[in-house]
This record gives sequence, structure tokens and C-alpha cells, in this order.
Amino acid sequence: MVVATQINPIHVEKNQEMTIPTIDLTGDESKVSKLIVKACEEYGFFKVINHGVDYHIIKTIENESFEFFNKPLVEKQRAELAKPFGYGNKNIGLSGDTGELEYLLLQANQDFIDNTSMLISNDPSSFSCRVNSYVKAVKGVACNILELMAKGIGGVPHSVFTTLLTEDDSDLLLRLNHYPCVTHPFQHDANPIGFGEHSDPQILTLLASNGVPGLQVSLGDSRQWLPVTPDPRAFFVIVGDLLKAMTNGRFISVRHRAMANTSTTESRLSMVFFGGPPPHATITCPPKLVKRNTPLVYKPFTWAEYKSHTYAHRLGEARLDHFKLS
Ligand SMILES: O=C(O)CCC(=O)C(=O)O
Ligand SMILES: [Fe+2]
Repeated sequence: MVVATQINPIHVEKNQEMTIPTIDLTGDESKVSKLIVKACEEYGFFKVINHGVDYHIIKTIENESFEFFNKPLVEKQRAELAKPFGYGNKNIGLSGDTGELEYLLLQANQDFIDNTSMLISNDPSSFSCRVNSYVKAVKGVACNILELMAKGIGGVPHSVFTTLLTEDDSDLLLRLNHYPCVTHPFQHDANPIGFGEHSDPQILTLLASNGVPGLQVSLGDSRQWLPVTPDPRAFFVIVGDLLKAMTNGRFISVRHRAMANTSTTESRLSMVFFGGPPPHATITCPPKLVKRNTPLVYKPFTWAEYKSHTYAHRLGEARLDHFKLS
């Protein structure tokens, strides 16, 4: 069943009330597949409910994250690893972007989590067990969505996107973002930024957050920023640049940002799973999806090439444009 799925046309008038598509994953499979494709084409962003991940698993990671971020700074800095991984504070990425947040960026594979958990937690075996269960669960949802997407598009194997996330060397990441309350220094700044405007470079992102608002998505031709109402039990799904390239530009890799947390009482936490392919996977649009009247938009590239390109550029740049065929 699909709940409150009021998907508007792409064109967004100023001040028009907009609704983020909400898709119930327990609904009729062929309808759900079509709605997912429609949401990806029109918004590149939607919310999934009844996704099968127990709220207890999400809440457990939230608690583990707060336990880490509540530690004194010197202890958190012990988890600074070779860039870009580990603990970071205000500096995002490698190109000078900054924001009002701190974060932990982890490779979402068991070895990495097991090996770094002693730098993060006072109870490393419980931390790695909990993070590994979360990653397994959220990866399952991502693969389910990618398979439904392929079914909804039609004409391609159902596994065309999913297999990219299920290889031994698939590049999966978990980013825990903590936005502390920062009301004081921003009395004169109406729009303090937590995490600046960007599109995610990978295939698909699944974002969970606690109940504190902050995420905004840029929708429609007018590029109006729409605040996303938090829903701690749901996942927000974000189409990444690679999926845009693999669908020949048919799907939108939505630009989004997080505002600094101006709540006076509660910290904001987001737990973000990024599904990326193996480094040497070639990213190109399957020939069946290249229509005669829409020639190939992007030249083929590997994920390793795209990743080093994104690291070398600012967050807000339209990084995929570099791979456009002219
Ligand atoms: O924290 C958020 O809501 C957004 C974070 C984000 O976009 C990211 O980590 O890529
Ligand atoms: Fe993002």
C-alpha cells in the first residue's frame, strides 16, 4: 500500500506546498516498483516506511553514536584515522568544506568495524556487533529498493543495480553525523549550515535520523529548499550520482543539505548508509536504457575514477557534469 504519496509534477511553484513521496514497502510489488521509479525521476528522494528494519536496531545505533559523541574531544580524536575515515570535526571531505557538525565515517564492512571499534567504544565487541547488524539490515533494504527499481524500469536484469552493492569489495560506508546545538554564535546568521549542499556520489543512500529537524532537499526547477520532517522510524532514500549516470540522467541525484542545529535542547543525529560499487566497477547506462532519441549522456567511468574526482572538488560542485559527453 502507498501512503500519502502525492507526487507532484516536477515543476514547483514558489511557496507551493510540497509533499515528499512516502512509499510503504509492504505494498503491491508492481505498484511499489512504479512509485519508486516515479519518485526517482521527479525528486531523486523519497521516504520508505514498513521497510522491515526493527526500530530497536536503529535506536541502538543512535544510542551508540551519542555515547561516542558525548565523550571529551581528546578521546574522540583518538578515532581520527587515515583521511577520509574516522572522526572529523567541522571539516568535511578533503577540499575545504566546513559545517557545524562532527562525524564518524566508517567503511561498512565487518573487518573495518571490528578493527576500529576499540578506538570508538569502551565496549568494542558490543559496538561492532551492533554496527554490523545495522549495516546488514540497512544494506538489505537498499538492495530491496534497488531490485524494485530495476523491476519498475523494466528491460534490464532485476539485479542490475543490486549486484554492485553485494560484491566482496563493494564500497559501502556508514556516516554518523552529530549536529550539536549551536544557537549562540548564530544570532545574526539566518541560515547556518551543518552540512553544505551536495549530491551523494554513490548509487543509493539510506538516511535515518533522530527526531530533530535539519535535512533539506532541493526540489524542482525552482530549486526551492524543502525542509524534511524527521521520522525516526523511516529511511529517507537519496538517489546518488552513479544511479543518475546508470539511468542516463533519467533519475535525479537530488541536491540536499543539513542546516546547523539551532534547537536549544536536543542534538541532531543522522545515520547515513552509502551504497557504492567496487572500485573497478565500470559505471555506464545499460544499452537497453539508452533510447534512440536520448543518446548516452555520460561517458563510462569507474567508481575509483569518480571517487577521486569527487574528493578533488568542493562538495557543492556538480561533480558528475565532468563526465558528460558533449
Ligand atoms: O545529516 C543529514 O541530514 C545529511 C547528511 C548528508 O547529506 C551526508 O552525510 O551525505
Ligand atoms: Fe548527503
